[in-house]
Amino acid sequence: MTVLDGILAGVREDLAGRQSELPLAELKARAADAPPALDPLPAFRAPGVSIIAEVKRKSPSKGELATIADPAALAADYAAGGAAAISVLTEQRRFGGSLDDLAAVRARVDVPVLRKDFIVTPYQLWEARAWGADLALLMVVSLPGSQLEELHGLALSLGLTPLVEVHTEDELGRAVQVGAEVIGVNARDLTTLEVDRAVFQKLAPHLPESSVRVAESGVTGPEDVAEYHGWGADVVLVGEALVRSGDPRSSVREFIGSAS
Ligand SMILES: O=P(O)(O)OC[C@@H](O)[C@@H](O)c1c[nH]c2ccccc12
Repeated sequence: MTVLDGILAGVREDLAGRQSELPLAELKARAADAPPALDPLPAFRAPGVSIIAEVKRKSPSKGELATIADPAALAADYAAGGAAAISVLTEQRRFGGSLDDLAAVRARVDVPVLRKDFIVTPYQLWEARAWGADLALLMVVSLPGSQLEELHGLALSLGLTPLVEVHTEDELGRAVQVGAEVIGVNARDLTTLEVDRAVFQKLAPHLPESSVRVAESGVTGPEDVAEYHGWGADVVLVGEALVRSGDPRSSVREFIGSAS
């Protein structure tokens, strides 16, 4: 069993618990009451490099990263530094996140918010919308067969912008096939947890001109952001380096400035 399989097993178990507490019909009613989703595309397509700043407490590869007592305050700092969007990990067991974190961040910032989780069912997309997300992560590696297309279509119909994540050329082909407009290349191989930023460089020439190109993972400092941008990234998603920074607002600003 790969790391990813283990994570997905836990995600499905937790999901079953939530589903038995909140039936889909009630969840849909809650989603209908949520304020309309914000469109991240104008900021993503703006000149220069955009940053998606992530609220991430821990990870399977690194363990505990930071004690984030107030995720909304962290997100507010990110936004003040100029982040184009905030990513909130909502997976509980391995990343220490929750839907409460998502709601708290949503309530505090005006920039679009991404639900970062292992989304494998329609129910999780309805949850994302009900808790106020504007974007949702869809990982090609965990959505075989028609699932990617189904969830991609549902996300769009709910007003969510899907961030379609790939790690290989095959996965990228599938992302393009479903018409993904925002494509993220994760430099971390989720089966081994190894990070190689050159994976973005390798796949970049195959990313459609019309897509928003997102580089994910492995940023340690401004020079890495600049390198990703030089390879064609419109947007760079950063977690660890920001949650560990003593001054997240200045770090975001520095990352944005590194590519100009
Ligand atoms: O902390 P980093 O190396 O800056 O990485 C952030 C982000 O890319 C990473 O958290 C991530 C990318 N894709 C994911 C899918 C699930 C969970 C987490 C992720």
